[in-house]
Amino acid sequence: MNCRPEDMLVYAVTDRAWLKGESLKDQVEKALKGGVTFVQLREKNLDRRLFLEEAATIKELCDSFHVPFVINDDVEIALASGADGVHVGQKDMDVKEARRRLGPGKIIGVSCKTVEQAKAAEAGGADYLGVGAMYPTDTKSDTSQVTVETLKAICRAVDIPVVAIGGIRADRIQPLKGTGADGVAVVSAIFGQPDIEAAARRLKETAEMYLGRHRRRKTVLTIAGSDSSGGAGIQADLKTMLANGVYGMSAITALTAQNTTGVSGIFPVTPEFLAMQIDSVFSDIRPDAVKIGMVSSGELIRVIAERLSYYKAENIVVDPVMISTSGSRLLDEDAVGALKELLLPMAAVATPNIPEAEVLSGICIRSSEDMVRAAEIISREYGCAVLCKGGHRLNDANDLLYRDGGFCWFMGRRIDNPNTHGTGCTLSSAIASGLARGYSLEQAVERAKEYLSGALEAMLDLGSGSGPMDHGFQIP
Ligand SMILES: Cc1ncc(COP(=O)(O)OP(=O)(O)O)c(N)n1
Ligand SMILES: Cc1nc(C(=O)O)sc1CCOP(=O)(O)O
Ligand SMILES: [Mg+2]
Repeated sequence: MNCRPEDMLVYAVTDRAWLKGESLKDQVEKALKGGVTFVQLREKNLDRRLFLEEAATIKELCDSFHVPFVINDDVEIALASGADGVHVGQKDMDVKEARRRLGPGKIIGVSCKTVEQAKAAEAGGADYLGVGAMYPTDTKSDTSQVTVETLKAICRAVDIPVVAIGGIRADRIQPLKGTGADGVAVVSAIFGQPDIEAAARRLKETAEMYLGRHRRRKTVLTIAGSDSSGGAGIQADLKTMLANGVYGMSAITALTAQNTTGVSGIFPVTPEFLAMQIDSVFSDIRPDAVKIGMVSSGELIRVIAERLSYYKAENIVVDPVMISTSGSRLLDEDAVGALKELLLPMAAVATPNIPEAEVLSGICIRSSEDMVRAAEIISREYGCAVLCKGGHRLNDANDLLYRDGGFCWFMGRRIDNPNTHGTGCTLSSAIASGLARGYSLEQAVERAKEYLSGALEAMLDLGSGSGPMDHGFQIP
């Protein structure tokens, strides 16, 4: 087999009918930026010289995104352009003949409408199947619809990946759940859209949610303290992760007895037991990202740093919880030293609030310019990106991201909600979720801030003190 089931997730099929003055290369690039996992160049009437030129151009582009690229119908163009393979229909070329001409290393996709066709294609050497049309489509007139039951029967009958095609849109993916289809192939719901990149991204998010024979959500580990009232710490982290589309796991650094009015007790775990939890997670379900929250001692911080470095953990978000909401320091000198020396250098991003940024940078923050200066100092000193959170002392909801010597502001909505317990935990967990899902740091921060705003705007009102936000605000 020359392609993987995950390559099928969002399969873009080009169509110059939608160019509207743009180049095909530019359109395909937008689709690739939106995350499409496979590209087919489908040209029905193009001059062969231009077809070959176009194929070579798109092949180079797809290579730069590490995305497989095939040619519709034409084995000769596939060979001459260096494409990764072809897609052939039942009336185009027998799969065995295509395999003979292309050799064993190229991808061959075959269109099928029945179990018999599917089995024959697999036996003849096909690498994947395109099954459709699943819904009515204006893009291809010479096709007929197949049922969801037929798609399911085909997926059961073969071991090669299957992609569903024909009239697919984001809102038509859920009905394909449980069929076994590995992805969706799409023309107009990508190339016919005003924002190709956003359309591709939405299709991918939806396909990730519903398709795949071996569905794998991205995974995130939180290493933090438990909050018995559920608004912050591990409990907030896990709720945030679920709401942000990832599978959350936890290693608890301490139990706390607390509610919306305050903390009445802290019971830290032993370093050995913390290491045991981290080992249990990494040795079985490797996290795609790690969020680190409250860790109360230097000893525990050293265990975390040692274990994460042993497992070469990626996408580490450090929320340097050092100062309580009431302004008192939660970490002793030893712990702050270990945090600076061991955790920050491992972080993809650290998310201090202003008092924490002051401790980490050693400067007093009174203005936006001071925030930039403090973030620059922390970033330079410890080699991580820094998201300095505006918070109540300065400009409320505007946060500063400093990375690689440059910075940008993320403007937040001002939401008049006194219930802000757990906002830091929630933001850092949402960022870790975004990074796990493959978003850039900037995109992950943007999405995380949007999620936090939604959770605050829901105006949940629980407890008699500063209550929690509504992490499940999207759930009716
Ligand atoms: C992924 C995928 N599936 C099916 C088709 C249709 O192929 P075919 O039946 O050969 O029709 P044309 O695309 O050639 O009109 C496809 N192209 N891609
Ligand atoms: C290329 C193709 N093949 C089909 C089949 O039924 O095999 S339907 C189709 C067109 C898919 O375009 P859209 O996503 O715009 O509906
Ligand atoms: Mg064809």
